[in-house]
Amino acid sequence: MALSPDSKPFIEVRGLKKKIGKQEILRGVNLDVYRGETLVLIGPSGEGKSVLLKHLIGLMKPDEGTIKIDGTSLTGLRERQLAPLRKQIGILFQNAALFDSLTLEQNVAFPLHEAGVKDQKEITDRVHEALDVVELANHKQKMPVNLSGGMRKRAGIARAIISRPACVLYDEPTSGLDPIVSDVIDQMIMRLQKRYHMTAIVVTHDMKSVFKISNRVAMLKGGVIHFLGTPDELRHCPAQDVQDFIEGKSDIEG
Ligand SMILES: Nc1ncnc2c1ncn2[C@@H]1O[C@H](COP(=O)(O)OP(=O)(O)OP(=O)(O)O)[C@@H](O)[C@H]1O
Repeated sequence: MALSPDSKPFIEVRGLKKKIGKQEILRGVNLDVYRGETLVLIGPSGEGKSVLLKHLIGLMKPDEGTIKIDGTSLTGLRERQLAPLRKQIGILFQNAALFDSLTLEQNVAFPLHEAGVKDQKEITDRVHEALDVVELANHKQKMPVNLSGGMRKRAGIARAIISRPACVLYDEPTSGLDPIVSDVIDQMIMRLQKRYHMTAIVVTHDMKSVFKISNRVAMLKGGVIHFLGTPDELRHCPAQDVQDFIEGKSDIEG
């Protein structure tokens, strides 16, 4: 996907700093994400990838720095003012976060009820469309407990896209899944990009996914974006720590 150098970023993060307790997690993150691109966020465990995602939907507030979504700054917005911006961004949490007491269909419809959609036909049609995209339309009456790990992730994706957001944030969408099911999830992320020109940020440790789905890759390390570039630039990045990371080499001597 060609990025036009003069196109405005959909998400713009500048100088983002965040401390949790005494720990400085984010130390000045700068990042632009453009409409229609899939940006994969990698980096060592505990470096703040999930914390960064939470800032993008206003679930966490920066200590310093700014975040703009489609040109609107999140700084100082109240819960009510955040709602329309949140509608533009869907999120798939690490555990898919389904409600155990609701059927798959009811889980996927939930954001529409929250958004005040009343028209039952519209709800039914949109749930069907979202479940169709993730190939779960035949399972809509199932309870979450009766879904496999991969089906739960796909259900989470259906729920993340039901409000037709411009952008979806995926927090480790393939973790704990076998390689075949992981490939199905990757295909779905790519299908959403193609079909709806959806912008995506995908946090993953799965290097195969990184090279399959990304237009650009950002590596968060030391509280900053330590590497940013195309998958090809990542492959040829001269920094030893970046190469060690993608090859899964630890710096502990064996
Ligand atoms: N609500 C919280 N309260 C206290 N500490 C937190 C909270 N959320 C995150 N942290 C801490 O912030 C740091 C970054 O966590 P985060 O989950 O963002 O890392 P990550 O890069 O996504 O890791 P992983 O790849 O293992 O999922 C960790 O040290 C974590 O313990």
